[in-house]
Amino acid sequence: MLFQPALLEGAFIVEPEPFRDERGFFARTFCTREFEARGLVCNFVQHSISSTVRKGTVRGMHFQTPPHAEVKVVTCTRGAIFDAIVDLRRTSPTFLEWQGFELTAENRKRFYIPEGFAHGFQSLTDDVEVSYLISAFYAPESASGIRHDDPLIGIEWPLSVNSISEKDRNWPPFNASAAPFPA
Ligand SMILES: Cc1cn([C@H]2C[C@H](O)[C@@H](COP(=O)(O)OP(=O)(O)O[C@H]3O[C@@H](C)C(=O)[C@@H](O)[C@H]3O)O2)c(=O)[nH]c1=O
Repeated sequence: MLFQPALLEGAFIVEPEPFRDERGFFARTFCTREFEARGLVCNFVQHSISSTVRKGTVRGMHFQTPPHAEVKVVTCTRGAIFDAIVDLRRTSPTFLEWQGFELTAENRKRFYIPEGFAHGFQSLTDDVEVSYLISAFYAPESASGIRHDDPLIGIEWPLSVNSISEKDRNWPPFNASAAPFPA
């Protein structure tokens, strides 16, 4: 597996390294030994998927506040997405910066997102499926978010946004002085 550090410290793009033969290939997509060797979290307690019907849809930007903060490993198993994170760690040199990557069913890249980040994506095709490994149980009372178009962050989404949930449309402007990370 290949681990490419993202600009925002602690996040990685993880790529499988296929062993190819005439039948196709075999590749590891997750390995506790390789994750632990880089100090990455391995104790995932949920594997979840979402399906998104229309190109241009945005989901996010989501996080769970401590003590239910989550590490996520995100991959796109059908179609393509622009996957984005925002650093919400007050003590980080990249506090409030964002970074995005294209994850597609073809490139099989995984985005390792540590605690302290908001996460969201935009579908770049119709009929998208996204898969998540998540390190904490869903805790609705700790579920929080910031607006995908918060001017404080300025995420540049590749497409105009044509579908977003009521919840995600109504996150309040992010209050940087009240950022919940570190706990
Ligand atoms: C996230 C989540 C949602 N749900 C329920 C709550 C709700 O009724 C329904 C849909 O939830 P949402 O609208 O939050 O789904 P969605 O907007 O797809 O939420 C996801 O967005 C992306 C960006 C992430 O990073 C994920 O971790 C997750 O927060 O599913 C769970 O039961 N368990 C979960 O872990």
